Amino acid sequence: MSQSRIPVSILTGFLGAGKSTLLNRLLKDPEMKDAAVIINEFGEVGIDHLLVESSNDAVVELSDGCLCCTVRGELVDTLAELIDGMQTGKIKPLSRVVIETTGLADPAPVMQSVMGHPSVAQHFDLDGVVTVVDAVNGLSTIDTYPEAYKQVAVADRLILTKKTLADEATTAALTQRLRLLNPRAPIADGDAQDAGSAAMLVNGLYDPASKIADVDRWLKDEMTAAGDHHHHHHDHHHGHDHHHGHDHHHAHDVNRHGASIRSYSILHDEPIDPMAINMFIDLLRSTHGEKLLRMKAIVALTDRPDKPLVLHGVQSIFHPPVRLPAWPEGSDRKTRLVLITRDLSENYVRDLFGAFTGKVAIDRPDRAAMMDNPLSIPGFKF
Ligand SMILES: Nc1nc2c(ncn2[C@@H]2O[C@H](COP(=O)(O)OP(=O)(O)OP(=O)(O)O)[C@@H](O)[C@H]2O)c(=O)[nH]1
Repeated sequence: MSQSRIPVSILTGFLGAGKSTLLNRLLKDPEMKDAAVIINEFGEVGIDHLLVESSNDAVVELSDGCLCCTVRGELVDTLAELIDGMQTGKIKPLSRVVIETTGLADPAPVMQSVMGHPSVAQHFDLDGVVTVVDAVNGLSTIDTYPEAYKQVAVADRLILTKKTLADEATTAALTQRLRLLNPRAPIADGDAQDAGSAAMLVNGLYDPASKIADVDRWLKDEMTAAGDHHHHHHDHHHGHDHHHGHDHHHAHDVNRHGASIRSYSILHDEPIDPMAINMFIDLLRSTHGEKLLRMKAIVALTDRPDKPLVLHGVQSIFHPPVRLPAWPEGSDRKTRLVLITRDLSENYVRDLFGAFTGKVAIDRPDRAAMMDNPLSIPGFKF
């Protein structure tokens, strides 16, 4: 029976650590041609699905919720649909399922959905958790965000990304911390050729006993929680506080992601002057870099609106922008920015964006005024 169960891999890692980048590499491995991918992102306007380059039809996007809480039922339903699809011949037999969690996901409930849900466990085996850790931000992130700590502790394999951007001492300190949190998981260098191969996903049946003692407890807590699930109140809004205020199994931990973490998006119809977007990003990063947990954007620029620009911000790092040769299929060709910020007012960010992109509001300086006098920018104080 267990022979016929489909292995499931969970790909996790904090915001911007490099999960989608790794997934794109994995999907190029011919071994992955019969794999299904379930991507979860939160924010009302998804971008990830536009950026996953896949020749694979079986990419399912679970959006508008964080996999670790509201979307859990949806994950179980999706897995059930895959089985149904295979049984009725609508989809080809799957060799593997990869679940990419959001960067803020607590991995334990996701793992528990695969291992602990009776009808899921009948068809799927959890074959490992792969956690991507960003060498630049990793150490401070693990110390600040309990989700990041858990993601590392539960891993069967750790993949260290962005080593070329970090100095040696930072990488060494991070590696030491990873070893303490997870003594057994191999640490792979994300730049290595084989870090992006399907072999990375083969880890054997998940064994909590090989982890620090907390892991077993987290999983057991989730099992109890899953049993209580019908009592839960979910209070999870997008464009509002991402505070996980549901009073269910984490009564001791109501603000699972912290009351101050918010996710929202900004949409813009008209192509944007490259200078304006540059200045907006520069200002946001220089004044509030550490509060900018994540920014992903796809931008139509005035010079070539048919070749959108993709921007990735991860805390204070802004990765080199990438110009796409064309808009991804299925997109509406409009500029969209998805932001996850901490202790930073959504209105402030919207106003700043509006000021640079020309939507004038009575109570906001316009772009010309700001270029003359940056001190006039709302909230910009020395
Ligand atoms: N230099 C360098 N950049 C990387 C590496 N891995 C990822 N990046 C960059 O980091 C940015 C974020 O990468 P993603 O793969 O989107 O990160 P993610 O973990 O999927 O992000 P979320 O889904 O928001 O949590 C992108 O600009 C990538 O190009 C790496 O190993 N080295």
